[in-house]
Amino acid sequence: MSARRPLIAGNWKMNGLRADARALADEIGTLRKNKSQDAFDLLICPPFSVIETVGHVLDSTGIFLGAQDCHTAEKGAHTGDVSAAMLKDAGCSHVILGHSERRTNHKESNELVKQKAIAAHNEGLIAIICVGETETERENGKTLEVVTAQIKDSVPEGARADNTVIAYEPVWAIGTGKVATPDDVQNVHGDIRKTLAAKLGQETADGIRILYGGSMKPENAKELLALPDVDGGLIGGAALKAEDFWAIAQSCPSL
Ligand SMILES: O=C[C@H](O)COP(=O)(O)O
Repeated sequence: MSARRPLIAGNWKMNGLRADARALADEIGTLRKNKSQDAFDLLICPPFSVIETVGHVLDSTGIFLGAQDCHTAEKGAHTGDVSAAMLKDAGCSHVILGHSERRTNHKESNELVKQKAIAAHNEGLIAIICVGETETERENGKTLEVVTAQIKDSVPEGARADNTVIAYEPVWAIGTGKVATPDDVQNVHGDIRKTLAAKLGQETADGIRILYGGSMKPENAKELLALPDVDGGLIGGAALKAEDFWAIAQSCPSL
């Protein structure tokens, strides 16, 4: 079990019109309000279009609000993009960066992810930097090599426990129902922490939370969240059902 306070983060991806988003956030907020002594942090990352709507609902629930991406620049001629300053202004405390759906579909490089993380840090946002291997890389025994390179090249030198979270998401496990085995997850998370320690110093690496993401559900969460280097989850599909998201959060070991 980890000594770090677990973070259970819901990535709603491109889901949620205003009415649905409001209803889902309200359900989660109500569950949270009934439990004031939780041993975990909760975060919801809705699509840009409903960030303010969800933010209003979450107000005074203690649930953090985040976004799913940001631009490297503070402002300017970047049609369709949103800056870290705008997210901060909209009430966000966190931003997911380098999700595999962006690395793959938008050809985001490690260097771009790092620049986005620096932009997020400059605005006082917590960057959730995603890493993870593809199925082919895994089959070729390249998991640790790929993830190590992503950590070395995507995480800024100024990363600390209070401005950075890492999410390990094996690409083949995202939305597929396939989950990495607890041994594999602990092995990769342990390796990520060693890489962070070499890059940032042992003390800093010890405090940085490393989340697991990829088909995390109420049925498998307890075992995964009990692992020594797993400090929470980045949840996709199961974050769209309040009871499932809450059940995952309830699976966190108490500190
Ligand atoms: O950001 C979340 C991950 O991509 C996990 O998604 P999933 O829980 O639907 O597999």
